[in-house]
Amino acid sequence: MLIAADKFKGSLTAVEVAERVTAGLRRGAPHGGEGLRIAALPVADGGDGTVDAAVAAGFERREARVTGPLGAPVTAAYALHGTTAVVEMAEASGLRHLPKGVFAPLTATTYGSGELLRAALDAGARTIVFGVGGSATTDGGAGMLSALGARFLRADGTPVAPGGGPLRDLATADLSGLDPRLADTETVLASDVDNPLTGPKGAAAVYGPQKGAGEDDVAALDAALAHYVRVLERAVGTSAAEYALAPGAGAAGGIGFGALVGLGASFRPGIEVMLDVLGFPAALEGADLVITGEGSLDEQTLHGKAPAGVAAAARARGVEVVAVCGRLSLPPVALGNAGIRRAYALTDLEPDPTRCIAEAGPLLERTAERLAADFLG
Ligand SMILES: O=C(O)[C@H](O)CO
Repeated sequence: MLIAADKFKGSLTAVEVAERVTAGLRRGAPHGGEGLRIAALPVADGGDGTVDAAVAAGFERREARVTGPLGAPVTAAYALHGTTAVVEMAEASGLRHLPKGVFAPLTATTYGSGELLRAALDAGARTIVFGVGGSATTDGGAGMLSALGARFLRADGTPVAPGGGPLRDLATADLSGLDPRLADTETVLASDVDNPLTGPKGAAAVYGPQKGAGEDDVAALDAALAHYVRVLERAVGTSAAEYALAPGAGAAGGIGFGALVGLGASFRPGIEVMLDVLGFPAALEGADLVITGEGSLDEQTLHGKAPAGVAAAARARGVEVVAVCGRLSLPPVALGNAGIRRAYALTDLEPDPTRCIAEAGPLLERTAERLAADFLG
């Protein structure tokens, strides 16, 4: 049996989910789970928790002091194994670095993500899995590229201020000073979403509001990002406009676009990349059941989130999949189409959402006991 679940956002990390499920399965299995072989492979889709999942799979955890989204320094981790690094942009530029209730939709910067990438290059990384999502920023990756040597100037020759809003003042872009090691580095953009950079499905319109952007901010950011693309077109050619439309360009406030244009990154859905990096195919060998899950199993899950990716990969190898979650809002037919035979929700045991979050650990153990009774009894 293999537990390959993502975190329950706001209550349990993916490692904790695996621990709780293991404990519950052992309690619920016949003979106290004696002889039961349970393996755990905590998973992530490129967003929050991606470095932790890599570390749980055997990567070394490294840390760097970098510029946070508001400009103050933060400590950010990346994961290294040989010459492969897993760099999670949210470690440097994520919403998690904003004080509660404080947002900076127009000025938050990805500069620290560029510094974190540079730290991985300094450590010898030549393949970088760049996990993006959960960002506080909408700067199109301009901050990240600046930290790696690009120059973004206003008409008077001074650098544009940090953030997506000030990109409206951009007059010239110069990528010629980008760290030359990037040219010899394979960078994979592991994205939690496949949105384009601008427009109604773009970074500002879809994800700006969760970063505190009001209607006017969204319009200003979208216009500034479109202007940024036009200026970059003059610097690197029409490919900039093509990249702006590419899947994943709008991920993490447009850092996807910055990675495609400036880092020569190739886009892959985050969970697919991470399953390869974490060694999912090897972990699956010999497993007769996979338990996946995340905090909320809903419509979004079906669009490339971790449980859908795990289920697709396991089903492709003929292994049955069940899921655990905090909250379930998918009908059985949608679960079935995603390759998930059955889902167990914590809210079945505790309908009150606040208590459900506060007691997620013990509730998950009891949920796993029920699962054991159904599948191992
Ligand atoms: O960071 C964000 O904007 C969202 O997670 C989508 O990538």
